[in-house]
Amino acid sequence: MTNTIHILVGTTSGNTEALADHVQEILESHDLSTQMHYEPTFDDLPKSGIWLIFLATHGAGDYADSMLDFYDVIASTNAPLLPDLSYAVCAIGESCYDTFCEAGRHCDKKLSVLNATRLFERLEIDMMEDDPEDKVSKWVTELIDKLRSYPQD
Ligand SMILES: Cc1cc2nc3c(=O)[nH]c(=O)nc-3n(C[C@H](O)[C@H](O)[C@H](O)COP(=O)(O)O)c2cc1C
Repeated sequence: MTNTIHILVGTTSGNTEALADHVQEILESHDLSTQMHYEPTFDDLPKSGIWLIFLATHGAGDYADSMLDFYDVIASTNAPLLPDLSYAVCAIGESCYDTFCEAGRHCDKKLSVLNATRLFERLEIDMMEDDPEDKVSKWVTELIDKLRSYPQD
């Protein structure tokens, strides 16, 4: 068993929420403990342990609605360092946009700049071309091996 995995959901119209719920089921079926954050507020999130972030891009490369508050904090010049945090990002978008998966790419880079540890390479899901559940299932299955070796409290 590993520590609780905090699943952050950045969605506007619900696709990403369904995907994150699917991942939660996979993790729980492997006896991994999870906590969902459907509207993650930066201040209320633990700043150590593991975040798995599922983030859709909207607007013209913007974060989806449920993570706009989160964006305001991590994009600010006063964003706190996160040296005790490990994370992985699953970016959701559509390849018809020039700003394909831009929010997830931004979040992944920004957390790294804030000294958090990237646990696993970012997954990018193209909702126009990919089978999202199939792609995310493969990604999370590989991720589980990493999570199992994650240091305990
Ligand atoms: C108004 C609008 C703007 C969008 N802008 C982008 C974008 O800039 N880049 C991108 O990769 N996808 C973009 N998308 C595609 C969404 O990321 C995609 O539809 C995704 O499935 C939405 O996830 P959600 O239902 O969790 O909000 C946009 C979709 C809409 C409706």
